[in-house]
Amino acid sequence: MSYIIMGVSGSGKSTVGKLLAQKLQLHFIDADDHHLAPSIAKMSQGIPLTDEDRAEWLRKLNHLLKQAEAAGQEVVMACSALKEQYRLVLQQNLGNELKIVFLDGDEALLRSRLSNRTGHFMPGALLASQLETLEVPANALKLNVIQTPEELVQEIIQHYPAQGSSIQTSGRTGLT
Ligand SMILES: Nc1ncnc2c1ncn2[C@@H]1O[C@H](COP(=O)(O)OP(=O)(O)O)[C@@H](O)[C@H]1O
Ligand SMILES: O=C(O)[C@H](O)[C@@H](O)[C@H](O)[C@H](O)COP(=O)(O)O
Repeated sequence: MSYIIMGVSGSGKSTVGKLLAQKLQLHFIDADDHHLAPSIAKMSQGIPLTDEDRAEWLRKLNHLLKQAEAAGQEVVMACSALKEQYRLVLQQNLGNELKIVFLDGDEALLRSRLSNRTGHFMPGALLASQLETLEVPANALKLNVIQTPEELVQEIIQHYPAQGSSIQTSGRTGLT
């Protein structure tokens, strides 16, 4: 039962996902690290991705989740997963249901967080298209990101008790 921390750009997926993984001693996967190079180039230029751009990326992420499940590992994955159809691809052929956490926030707050973030390829200009694309999940723990990362992680742990299949706290798992 792995965790998907989802939401638009700037909602805190990477920050909260990393902290959750650290607290639960689980491996952390940032879906951003698995985008195809042309997708990174597009987003860097302020061009939103299409369903087609995301298709192979989502299959790769599903593969990583299946690998982890087969190895008896839970992982924490930070992934935008904006549409229901994307979340279905992530869940495909997994025996256990993913624990989905939706990080929700006011547009002005997200915009200000993106404008303060440095060293990232994603421009704040794409926030509007991210919000337009977003399909709010029905089957998720929905949290407001006005809270601190620590508070958010506490709520996630309370809502979705861990299964206890912890692995190394840092470094690589061999998942490719
Ligand atoms: N709950 C929070 N409270 C305050 N700042 C946050 C919070 N979550 C994330 N941030 C900050 O907001 C920015 C965007 O967070 P990030 O984790 O990169 O979001 P995402 O991965 O969803 O794009 C970062 O600069 C991060 O430090
Ligand atoms: O599906 C997408 O359009 C992307 O995955 C996008 O949602 C994601 O936000 C970028 O990868 C930027 O990364 P950050 O979310 O870290 O800004």
